[in-house]
Amino acid sequence: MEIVLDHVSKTYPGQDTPAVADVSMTIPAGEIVVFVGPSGSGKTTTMRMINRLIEPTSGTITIGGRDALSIDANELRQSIGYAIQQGGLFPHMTVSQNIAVVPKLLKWDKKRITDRVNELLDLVGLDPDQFGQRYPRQLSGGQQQRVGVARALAADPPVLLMDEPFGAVDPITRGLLQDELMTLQAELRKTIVFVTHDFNEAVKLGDRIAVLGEQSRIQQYDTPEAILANPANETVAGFVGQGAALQQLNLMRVRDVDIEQRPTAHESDSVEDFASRIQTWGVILDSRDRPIRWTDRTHLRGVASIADVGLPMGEMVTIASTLQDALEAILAERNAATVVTGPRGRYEGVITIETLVDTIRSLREEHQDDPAISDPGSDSFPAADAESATESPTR
Ligand SMILES: Nc1ncnc2c1ncn2[C@@H]1O[C@H](COP(=O)(O)OP(=O)(O)OP(=O)(O)O)[C@@H](O)[C@H]1O
Repeated sequence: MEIVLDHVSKTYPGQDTPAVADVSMTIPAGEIVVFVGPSGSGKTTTMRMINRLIEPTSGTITIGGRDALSIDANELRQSIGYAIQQGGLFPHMTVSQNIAVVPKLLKWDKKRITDRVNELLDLVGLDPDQFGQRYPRQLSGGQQQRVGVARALAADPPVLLMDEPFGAVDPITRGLLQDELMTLQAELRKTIVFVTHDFNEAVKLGDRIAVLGEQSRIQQYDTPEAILANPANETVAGFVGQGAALQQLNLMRVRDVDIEQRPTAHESDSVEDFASRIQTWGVILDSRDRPIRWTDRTHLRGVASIADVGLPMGEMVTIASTLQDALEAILAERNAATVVTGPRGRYEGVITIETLVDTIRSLREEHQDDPAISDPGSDSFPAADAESATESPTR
């Protein structure tokens, strides 16, 4: 279900200035759109207008083509899952009762509710027998968040609103919960609006990111790749922070870039022939073409067999590794390159530091002319000041 905000504003009673001013954007069906922005920028207000926990002062919101303001507010909220920080669980209800809230409102029969609760606990990685009868205070922060997500999913709503759902847990648990959400989403394909302060979280989870400024003004609305490569203005650049070039490397995989070749040989091959093919260094493979050692020409001088030479391989990557992994492996090696393996650990080639630098450069050029800010009719319109915000790949 696509969500469209069209010139939506909110002025709270007694306030002179709007908390949200004239926001227009389209949230595509089946995608995760992340709102990031500073505290007080109106992220929560914008999100809550979608399920009408807050009524807009002006503008329209359509959900799956229906005008949200024309739908009964209770009906609307039951069809939109809502997860908040610390799970937002009712303390006097058990885990199972918490998850069952919306199905009960929808008057599902008992058996259906029990089955659904158990299914959801399973889905979010909690054993129903162990956790179902506990109260929220008997759970860790991460477990509470999981229950919060399960509750939001209870009636299988097509739309999910998540307001800093992982804000209150430690970084490791947060990473796990993010991974779980991505796995869930790969299966469920909900339309998800996700609010966070954390740009890294936005990059990890978002199909698109909306960077919001004061009064929810959209600074840039685009894919993480495009925002990292080409922040639309200083505000976005500030949010993206110093690590943009490196973060881009997290979004791409070794298989997406050119893999170079180096000479290879098996231990039983001719030393002279191998030496003559090597310019800088070469790779020694086992009988199943898996890299075992590397060598340069000087190592090969005066030895009788390739079996007698070479240094251990060190860190390698696979074609599915991220370019960030590749960079880390390269930095740990002395050849400014790392060996890439494919299926069954077989040698595929090498990836070099030059390839990584070139990749960042071309990503940036590719996105240089990207339009950056969204309006409801099209995906975007031109960004100001894009040039000044890009950063050096060689930092
Ligand atoms: N009920 C309210 N009455 C009056 N003003 C409000 C109300 N709720 C929020 N505001 C104001 O509206 C603005 C936007 O708040 P909102 O909570 O939407 O921002 P946010 O970006 O989600 O912030 P945070 O990241 O800190 O949660 C803030 O200036 C806030 O003080």
